[in-house]
Amino acid sequence: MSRPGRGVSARDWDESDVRVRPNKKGSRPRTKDRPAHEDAVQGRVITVDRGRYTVHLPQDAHGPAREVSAMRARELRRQPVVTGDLVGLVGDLSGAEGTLSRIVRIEDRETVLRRSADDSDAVERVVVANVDTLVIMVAAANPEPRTGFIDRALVAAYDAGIEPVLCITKTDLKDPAELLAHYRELELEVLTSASDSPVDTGSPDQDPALDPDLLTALRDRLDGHISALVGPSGVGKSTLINALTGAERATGHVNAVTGRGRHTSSSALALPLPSEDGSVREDTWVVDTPGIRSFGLGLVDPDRVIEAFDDLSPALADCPKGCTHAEGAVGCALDPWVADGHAGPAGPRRLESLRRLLAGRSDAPVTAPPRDGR
Ligand SMILES: Nc1nc2c(ncn2[C@@H]2O[C@H](COP(=O)(O)OP(=O)(O)OP(=O)(O)O)[C@@H](O)[C@H]2O)c(=O)[nH]1
Ligand SMILES: [Zn+2]
Repeated sequence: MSRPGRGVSARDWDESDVRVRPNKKGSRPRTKDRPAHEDAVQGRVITVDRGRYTVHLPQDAHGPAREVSAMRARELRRQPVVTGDLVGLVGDLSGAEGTLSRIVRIEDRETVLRRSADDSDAVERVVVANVDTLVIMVAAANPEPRTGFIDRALVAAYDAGIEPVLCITKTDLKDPAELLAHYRELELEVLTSASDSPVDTGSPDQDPALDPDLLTALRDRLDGHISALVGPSGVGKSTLINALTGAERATGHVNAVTGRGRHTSSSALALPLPSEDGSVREDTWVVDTPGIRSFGLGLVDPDRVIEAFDDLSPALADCPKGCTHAEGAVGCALDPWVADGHAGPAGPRRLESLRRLLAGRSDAPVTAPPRDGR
């Protein structure tokens, strides 16, 4: 009996071969005896759809980089597999139409971006695994940026150990200075994007051309990283992803003929960010997260929430034990910290934002006061 050697392709060998392999030693338990699928080929899960996984395999002896369809091996059926997971595959790895391979291993995750549906929900939903960068997208205008969304995303990134980048789109519509002032005391990396030409409303099926210099700056920042993009509806996420990747993610314009346009899938999708010459780089991916409009923080410890506000968190050392840090909490050191100017001119509003998050209340716009009657 010989183990499949290097010359045998992984697709010729799978779990079922292992089962029928004669066992010379007789009756050792099969589970212990089963090899850990050493010959499994590693790929990256790029999307999930009802128990079927699309896995990207890099170029190898079996062919060029390709996407294969896969399901989980029976022994992994209780282990969730999410977009971004690195998995070991066996079976048919050709990627040919109608073929199905099997995920036999899930590698340890470097990072896990998770969220609860809302602040009172403690059910973990893993959005994506193994991203190192979270691109928090808001528009300078249309829709109005909300600090609540940004702050929630910052907390989620901080909690997950993922580097946040604020990306302000549509700066052709409005100067983002006011929004940026709010975050001046944070060491927050900011990138912008803008439409290069006035959006031609006469051709609703066309994405607006984005400013090439800003696009280059974004591409340079994302180069060599695996980045998840999150943003409220309408900020221009699809437009940007299309411009960066050359993909054709459906954008917000509704097709005049079919009346459809928006894709409705809610699973995250990883897209390779090709280099200038169009070649795919295995180390550079952008992950579209169409289902994520905001982050419920039900899973995040309140103290972790405050730690993400690093313009305010130094004050905590002086809070009384068990301080709720809520508005009016006796002795809360956040109030004098802000009053003394340690958090800069935006301090009072930052503290408001923090307390809103801690109280589990909803987002507020950066500028305009709440509309009357609502
Ligand atoms: N003025 C301006 N408009 C833009 C820009 N980027 C995108 N838009 C427009 O904003 C609208 C929304 O863009 P999308 O790319 O569909 O936004 P999205 O964030 O993907 O929205 P969802 O599909 O709802 O998630 C479209 O009408 C775009 O043409 C920009 O930089 N400037
Ligand atoms: Zn306090």
